[in-house]
Amino acid sequence: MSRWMEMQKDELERQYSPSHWSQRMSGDEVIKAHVKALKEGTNRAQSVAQTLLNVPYGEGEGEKLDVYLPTTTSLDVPLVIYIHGGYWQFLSKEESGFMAVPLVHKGVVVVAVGYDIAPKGNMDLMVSQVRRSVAYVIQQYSHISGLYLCGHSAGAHLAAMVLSTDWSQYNVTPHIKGAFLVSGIYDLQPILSTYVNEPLKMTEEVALRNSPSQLVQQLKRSSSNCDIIVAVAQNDSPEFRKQSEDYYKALGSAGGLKVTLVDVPNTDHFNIIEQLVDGNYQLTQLLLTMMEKI
Ligand SMILES: N[C@@H](CC(=O)c1ccccc1NC=O)C(=O)O
Repeated sequence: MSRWMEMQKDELERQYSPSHWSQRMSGDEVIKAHVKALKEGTNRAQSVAQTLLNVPYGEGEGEKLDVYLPTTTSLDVPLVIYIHGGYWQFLSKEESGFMAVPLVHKGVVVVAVGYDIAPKGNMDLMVSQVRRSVAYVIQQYSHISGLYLCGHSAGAHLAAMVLSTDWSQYNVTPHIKGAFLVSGIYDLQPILSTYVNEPLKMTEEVALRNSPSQLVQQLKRSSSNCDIIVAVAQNDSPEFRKQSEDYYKALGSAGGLKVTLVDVPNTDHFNIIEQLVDGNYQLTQLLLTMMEKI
């Protein structure tokens, strides 16, 4: 039996409170600093890069994305779609362009996707929205040299769900070259009985059909040539670290997939992604290497 099943509710909630585990600041402070860092980074990216803001990818009010264009011209233009985190109930694309600066300078297009967080959106809708956003991007930007995904926390979950899509229901079959899954949750069952599920209101059935850990065979069919990096923070909680380790192992056991587990030293759940504003940060370098831009 996995550890979460044996945990009392308060321990489970502690494990699934990322801010509790930061060694830099108190819980409240680390979240405040996180939102501030993401917002300032996004403002900076919008002043540096040419942008296309609020591009609709669907009919819904929340179905919009922001595009950050390269500052250099080259023939080889990869595109990375960033899916923000925030436990499917916080944050938005308005603070999700922060990673664009070092990438647009290297000739990469960055797309920050918006989706309807809870309580407006539910899990099925959010998964459908990010899938449709990827289908839209590949139709609009058919000339790019490669499509990559990056997601943080709940956004890593959504990115893993995109990799696990049966594209036969869509007009296109995107070939995602690489995915960067940062401090994600891949099995939704443990959060069902926690505060995280209060606005989400997932039933067990909803949690199971939206758990990437249950969809590894589908991922193998849909994303067989995708280079997958599962990154986790040294100071993520033991349960968060286990989520990444277990998903990494499940993908590895499926065979035929290129998967790497990266344990990022001296980081917590929040600065593991905030530091993507820095071109010299380990994960920025890994992302650029994946896109063959180093
Ligand atoms: N209750 C959660 C809150 C949280 O995860 C969060 C809150 C605001 C913005 C982002 C968050 N998480 C991850 O991106 C925590 O304890 O960290």
